[in-house]
Amino acid sequence: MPSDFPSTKSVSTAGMVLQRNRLIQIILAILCAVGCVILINFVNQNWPTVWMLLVLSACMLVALILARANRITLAAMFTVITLTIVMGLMSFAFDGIYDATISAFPAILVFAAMFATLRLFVGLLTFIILILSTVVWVNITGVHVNVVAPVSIMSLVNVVAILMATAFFVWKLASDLRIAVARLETENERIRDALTHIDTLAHNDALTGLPNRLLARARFEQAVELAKRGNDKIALLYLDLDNFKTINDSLGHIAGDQLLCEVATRLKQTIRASDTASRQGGDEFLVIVAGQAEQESVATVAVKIIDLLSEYFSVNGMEISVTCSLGISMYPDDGQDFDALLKHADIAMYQAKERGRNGFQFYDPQMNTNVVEHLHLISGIRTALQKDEFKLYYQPQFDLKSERIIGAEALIRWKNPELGMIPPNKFIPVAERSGQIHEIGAWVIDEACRQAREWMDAGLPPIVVGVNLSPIQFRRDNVERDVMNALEHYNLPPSAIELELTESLLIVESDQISPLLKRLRNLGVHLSIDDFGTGYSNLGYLSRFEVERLKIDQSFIRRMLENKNDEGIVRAIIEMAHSLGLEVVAEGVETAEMLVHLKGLGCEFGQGYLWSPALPAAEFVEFIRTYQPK
Ligand SMILES: Nc1nc2c(ncn2[C@@H]2O[C@@H]3COP(=O)(O)O[C@H]4[C@@H](O)[C@H](n5cnc6c(=O)[nH]c(N)nc65)O[C@@H]4COP(=O)(O)O[C@H]3[C@H]2O)c(=O)[nH]1
Repeated sequence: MPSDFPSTKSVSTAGMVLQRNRLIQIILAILCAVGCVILINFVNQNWPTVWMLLVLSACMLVALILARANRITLAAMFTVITLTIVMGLMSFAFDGIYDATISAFPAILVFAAMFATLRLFVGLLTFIILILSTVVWVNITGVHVNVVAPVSIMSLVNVVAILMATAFFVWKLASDLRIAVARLETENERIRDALTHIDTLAHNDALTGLPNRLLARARFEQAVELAKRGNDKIALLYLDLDNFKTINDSLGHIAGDQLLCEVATRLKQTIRASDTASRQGGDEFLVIVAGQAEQESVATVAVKIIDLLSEYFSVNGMEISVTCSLGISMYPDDGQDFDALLKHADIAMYQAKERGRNGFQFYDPQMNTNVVEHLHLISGIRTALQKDEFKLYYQPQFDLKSERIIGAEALIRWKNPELGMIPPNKFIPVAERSGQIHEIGAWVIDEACRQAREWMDAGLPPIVVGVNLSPIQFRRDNVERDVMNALEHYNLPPSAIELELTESLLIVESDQISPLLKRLRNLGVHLSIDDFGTGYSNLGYLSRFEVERLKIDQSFIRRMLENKNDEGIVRAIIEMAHSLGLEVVAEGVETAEMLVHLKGLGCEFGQGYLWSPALPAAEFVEFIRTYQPK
């Protein structure tokens, strides 16, 4: 590329430099041509022409100085005007409209078109026409008659000089145009490439190169148009890697990225050309199966994906295995638009995860209801603690022989202003999953201790308050601290409370739990196992923990009189507990027959509607005060 065309960085500056250079070149070419003509005319002693051309040369020198001083417009105007005047004068003075100088006018106009404004160009054209008209008019009227000189070498020199200057100028102009066109084409190509690149970035995931959510949506919408014509179905498969976070955290982000790219490659291999595999972000992918996607064929695709991803990946020279969970929603059955279907596939995916991961799950409208309810409960629980909506009710516990009150089980109650009374069986599992059970659990321990202290201070007969603990609470090290804090805060003897544990806690997490329970027991806190019989029913583990009591689940007690098996279970539990030195509490004692039977089996304690349901603290006090053993 010639140096006249600097880079595109500053187009206006580059254009000005080019114009200036061209102007200087053209003025120099005119000076050369005029110089040659002066020389020849000087030799031939053609003084009028010499003088006129000397004046023109002087003007051109002025124009050159102006151009060099970057006064481009002024220099250009000055050049065309002086050229026109001198050429006009020469044609007037010598051969009239047959003078060779006339042939310079078209070149002057081209020059003006290139450098001057439209006004100047039109003005110049008018001026040239006026000059020619004047020359013709003076000849017709006889004011001044030009005598055309016979053709000579001088005529040829003049014409050739004008022609040479014009040719140089036109050639330069044409090459400028050619270069400009070439530049434009290159620029166009660059812009086209840039647009393609922008389009790719906007529609594809930068890491894996898979279509992104935007393109997936567009592909889905195209598929819907086709599906509508053939009454076909479309499936959205929402895929989430089950253990990606662990891999990312342990092997680093580079390995994580590598794994995601490998997953993308395998997904592309699994699906048909008409289907779309896209990345939604993180470790989540979406596969759109279009064209007669029936449940069976979609399930086959899901199994294929799960199988293919479960094969080992080689990342950073290591063999890594991943599993994935897939949620599937179907158009049009599970939603009409992309967002609804995506949401439903996502819900189904979470369901697949809950069901044990490494599997797939089709969306079911019931899931949506569960999710909405679940979300309502989570946000409700958050505010319930702040707004003091939780209360503890107390269900009295009895010594079956004497029928005296020996304790009370604290049972949580939640009255939500919008949702009404929500049973603990409904919100405790939600709180366990959302982690809010830690705050609730701490509150229950504190409140039960506060109440026990109050009853002690009120002079009520000594009662042990049972507090239910969720196994999730033991996943953090807070339980011991919460119990100690509450006992200390209310100056309560540890023997005033009993912690009710679940069987699952003792089976699954025994390694960490055992020392903790030992410490609590050494402190003097009572420990019991709640809902006994519903879990693993392996009495072996009981000897390892320092529990004192078993609470037989009420489902066995309820059926005990009608069902021999349940009666057998209750009997066996009581006998085994006694042989291990444990006391037994029967839950859900509703009738006098049950009481008689349990006494006969040697059961020590009981609670149930036979005596009283769980009561608010004030009513519980009233109950104690008025209660008379039968
Ligand atoms: N049909 C019948 N039912 C009787 C009878 N006597 C008592 N019940 C009910 O049986 C449940 C006994 O509590 P659970 O087995 O510990 O079972 C509890 C316990 O697992 C959990 N829960 C309650 N409060 C708390 C708490 O503060 N923390 C934790 N983690 N869980 C709690 O919620 C479960 C249900 O509690 P509730 O709805 O209060 O239901 C209570 C009680 O009201 C009876 O004679 N017949």
